[in-house]
Amino acid sequence: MTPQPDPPGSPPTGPPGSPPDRRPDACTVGVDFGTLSARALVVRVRDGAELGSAVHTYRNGVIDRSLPGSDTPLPPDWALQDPRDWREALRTAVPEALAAAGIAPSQVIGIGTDFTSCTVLPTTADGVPLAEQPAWADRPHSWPKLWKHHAAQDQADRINALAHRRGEPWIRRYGGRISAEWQYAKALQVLEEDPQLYAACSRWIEAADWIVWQLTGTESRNTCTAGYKGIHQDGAYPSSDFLAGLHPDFADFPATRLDHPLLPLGNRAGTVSVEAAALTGLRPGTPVAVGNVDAHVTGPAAGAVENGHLLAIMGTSTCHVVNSDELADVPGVCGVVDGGIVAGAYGYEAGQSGVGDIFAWWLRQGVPDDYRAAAEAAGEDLHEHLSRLSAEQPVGAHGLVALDWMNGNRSTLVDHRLSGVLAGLTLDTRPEDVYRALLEATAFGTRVIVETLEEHGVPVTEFIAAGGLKKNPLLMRIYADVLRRPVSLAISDQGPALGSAIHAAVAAGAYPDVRAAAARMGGVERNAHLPDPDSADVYDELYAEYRALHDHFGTGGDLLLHRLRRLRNRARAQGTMR
Ligand SMILES: Nc1ncnc2c1ncn2[C@@H]1O[C@H](COP(=O)(O)OP(=O)(O)O)[C@@H](O)[C@H]1O
Ligand SMILES: O=C(CO)[C@@H](O)[C@@H](O)COP(=O)(O)O
Repeated sequence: MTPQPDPPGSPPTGPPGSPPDRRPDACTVGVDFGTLSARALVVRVRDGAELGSAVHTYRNGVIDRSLPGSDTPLPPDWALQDPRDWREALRTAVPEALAAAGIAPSQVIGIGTDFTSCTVLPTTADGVPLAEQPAWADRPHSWPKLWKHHAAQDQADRINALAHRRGEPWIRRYGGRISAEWQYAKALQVLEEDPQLYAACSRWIEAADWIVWQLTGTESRNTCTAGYKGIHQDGAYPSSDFLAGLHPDFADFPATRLDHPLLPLGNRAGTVSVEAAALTGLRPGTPVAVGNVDAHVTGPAAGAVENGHLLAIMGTSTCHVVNSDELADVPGVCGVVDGGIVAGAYGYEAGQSGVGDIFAWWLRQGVPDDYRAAAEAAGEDLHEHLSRLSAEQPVGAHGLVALDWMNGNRSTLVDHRLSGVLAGLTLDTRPEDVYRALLEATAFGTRVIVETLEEHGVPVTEFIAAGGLKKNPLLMRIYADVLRRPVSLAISDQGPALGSAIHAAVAAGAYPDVRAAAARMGGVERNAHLPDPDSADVYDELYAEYRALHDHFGTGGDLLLHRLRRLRNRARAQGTMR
């Protein structure tokens, strides 16, 4: 389809406060900024029909070896991104999605965005990324730190130790541990490793809010990232006394670099600026929703806004989000935030830092050429091929059990020095056996999270899967069996982008709130995969073995994985190549 020009006399897009646009063909645009790409989706507001989409793959992707244009290696566990990639996504994917949908910009009554999180960057007071300033661009700490930047574990450990020593009440809202992935650990790392750059940073901002700044021309901040990743609880950030205990120059970190009025999800952050209109093809004045996180934004798209409906957004990593009317202390959850997913409920988030990434690693490293050729001959991608080969074996037949910690453990151990373990290998073990054991390991990791939530007062009444992995029926069957409960599936294949479009509809005034918009625009296929009791019985046995390994390596039985990580980092730092 070709983009449609605005017809003469198209209704103007209203300023804040103007009456909602209720034309039957009104659409919103949702843009989901993922780990490797961003996707724009055009959605009809009255019924959630997905009319067109476009994907922009980031040129620099995940920057974890060296800065673009440089040969100097980055230290271990770093992961950065390039803000130019994100802007480029607005420039290309939004107009391409409008063109694919065949609609005119005047039909677009709002735009919403979501981002990976905690993906965070230092900027000037005007929101210019320090990575884009010639004076700073060659300093690694000037670049946005991607959610999976795991090099701030030392800082996270010290934040946690001090919080417990001082009895800080907020630490309980983060399952007792702030993750190395979150805002404070990453900012403290910048301060300690590049104090000059830290001094030059006027704003420390989630990419979720920065992208909205690009659209509206003014800074805004959302309650979701501030709560989950920015330690904003009960109206306050951690005290300057506490922060001074970490580093004297950190005492004013929130006051100087974070503080800004916070807007709840579904609110309007502003409207598309003249510059952003030129970039995206949208009309100036189009309402823009406040920033949101890719996981939390998906709840309304997947019929997961009621208390107890746990939504697993399963892709590169998995986030688990669930609402409850109770405020409970749950060890090892990422956080609980009042209204963090939808207004009027406590939103809990937990997660696994590696899921699809682990399967992708095995496909890259563990699959020989004859398998690749067989997959090609069968017209399957390697995921489909190994899934089919391993689907028919009886549960447990591979004799393996694995720990899913190849990108650390986000919940419930909150430890990014942990790494993967694969037990039970023999000379008979085949690539599809390992693949299946890795699928199962991620299901066991999810079971730990679900059991921990339930044991600590957060009921889980339904398990709903969204994200790229829901299309793997073997994986979904394994989750149903391991969890011994039905797995429901989000109907949309574009959960986060649809969720952003739903928030845009609310921000534009087309619906009174996110729940009302979700009821019309989102959808779920209930009980799509049912557990098989016999398989579930064997999985109970395997899960017991997983728990034994988990506790041995994860809760202090044996610090082998930490020691190996230390040895690795020392060797890499010394450049020992004998
Ligand atoms: N059929 C499949 N089975 C299992 N994993 C898959 C399959 N297809 C893709 N993946 C994995 O899904 C991940 C991408 O998920 P997706 O939801 O598309 O991305 P993101 O999490 O970045 O939004 C990759 O890590 C890839 O290895
Ligand atoms: O942690 C969060 C959200 O809190 C995610 O953004 C992060 O795990 C990345 O998600 P993806 O795996 O890229 O979908």
